Amino acid sequence: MSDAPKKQPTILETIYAQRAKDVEVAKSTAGTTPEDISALLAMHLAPPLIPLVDRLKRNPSSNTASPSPSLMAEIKRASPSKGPIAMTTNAAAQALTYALSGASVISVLTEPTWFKGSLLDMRLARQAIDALPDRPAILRKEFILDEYQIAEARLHGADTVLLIVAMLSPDRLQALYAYSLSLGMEPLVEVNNAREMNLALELGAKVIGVNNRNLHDFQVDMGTTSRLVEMVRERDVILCALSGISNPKDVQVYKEQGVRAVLVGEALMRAADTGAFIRDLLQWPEPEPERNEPTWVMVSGVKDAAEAESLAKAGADMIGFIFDDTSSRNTTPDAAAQIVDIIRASGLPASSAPTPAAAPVTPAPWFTTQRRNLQSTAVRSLAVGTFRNSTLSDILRIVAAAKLDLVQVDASVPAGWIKHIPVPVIRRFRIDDTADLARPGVHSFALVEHDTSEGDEKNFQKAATLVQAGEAGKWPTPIILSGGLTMKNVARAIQTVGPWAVEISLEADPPADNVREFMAAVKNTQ
Ligand SMILES: O=P(O)(O)OC[C@@H](O)[C@@H](O)c1c[nH]c2ccccc12
Repeated sequence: MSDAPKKQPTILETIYAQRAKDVEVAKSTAGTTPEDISALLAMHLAPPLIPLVDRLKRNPSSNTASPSPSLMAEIKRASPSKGPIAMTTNAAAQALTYALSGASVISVLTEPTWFKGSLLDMRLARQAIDALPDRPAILRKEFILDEYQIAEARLHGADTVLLIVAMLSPDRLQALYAYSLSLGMEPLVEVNNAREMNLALELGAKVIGVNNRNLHDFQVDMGTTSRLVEMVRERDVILCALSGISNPKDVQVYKEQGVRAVLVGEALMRAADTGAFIRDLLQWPEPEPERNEPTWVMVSGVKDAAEAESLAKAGADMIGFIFDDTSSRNTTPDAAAQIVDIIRASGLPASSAPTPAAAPVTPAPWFTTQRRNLQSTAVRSLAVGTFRNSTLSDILRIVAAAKLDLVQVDASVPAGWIKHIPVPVIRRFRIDDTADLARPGVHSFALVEHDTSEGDEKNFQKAATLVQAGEAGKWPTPIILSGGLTMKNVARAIQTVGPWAVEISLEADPPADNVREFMAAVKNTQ
């Protein structure tokens, strides 16, 4: 009598069994029960979503004649088939790198045992990219078998989740798909063969990924995706190729077959220069070199129409009104409104204003994008309202009444106010108190105010350090330099600090020198 040989579980079955246990533990832990997660979602503690399908349709080559696939870039420290891949990777830093390299989706492995990932990784990845102007979607890459994991994903900042057809009964697949949609998340449905593809199509999945790696035996066959392409032709489905993608040829083949996105993990985790690797892999265009914009001049403390008109004609980029009744240059909303009409009419004619740059194809971090956007507007002069000791409702009223383009407030103004102000906000920092100067997503611009008693050189060096600290390591931090600038020192200031704009105030005591000469000195420095 011989026993039938006991079948060894496949790796997928092993992981499933472990994950089922892990979920039970989490569900029965006080504070993270299903009731807790539901309550947290009902309190709107999950951050806002972006739609996966839309985001997958945009990538740095979308505007070109022959768009390449979009990228789902994966954070994967280790895997059961490869063991450790990049154990020291910091999920937040890696997410930001992927985002700034043009990824449409950031896939974060949250499985701890074999992939060395966590929900915290996913949450941090989301936080790191949250203030980017067109952030990628966050994918929870997980062995999802329970609604609980989908609710958890949503709570911790995912925009989409993975559903693996090979791992779920048709009923469970259907239920999990519907649950994810009910939370606003279109899932990525993963298939490995024609039978699974049929199930995904019956489900109505809009985003289907073909895994070239068989999760039962780890065999990678790059033809897996290609063989299933015909099944989705003419359908409203974004087809994605997953696994084993490491060189431009792999992507080129898929592109020709109509594959719209590729998911890449290991090759990106091992790349020395992630951005360059991604551009080469996807054959995306080189980022446009940063245009060398002339340094802008803001003249603050204007209160007289004739003065404003002559400054606008002389090419002042921003004209500032002071709303502060303790200032010698205080103005009223009505007076400002009249002057704004005049400077609009006498500013640069549209034809001589710089042509707005086309929407940048390669994403830049927050402050750099704000600066680019402002510098590409054709309107001159822009009207800035400087507020000191005003309430939020005063600011809102005056922005509307005076038709201001920008608002300048002190750094101490609550961050919560700023999101209610309907125009870009310049936050004014003293040079020795610049905490939060470079925090993305709150203010649009940082103005750094000199301490004039300290002497120029010391101030310029401090300001230069702030600029050089940079955004995301690569972009100089855009600042507006202010305080104690004159026609004599402004050239030196620009050369040492590299601000994108300088402010001269008519409030200064002793009065600042001739503003036109100041503007000429700035122009001559370019
Ligand atoms: O590292 P690669 O070969 O680029 O593969 C990434 C991705 O496809 C893979 O991580 C993956 C695809 N489906 C999964 C399901 C669970 C865990 C992981 C995966």
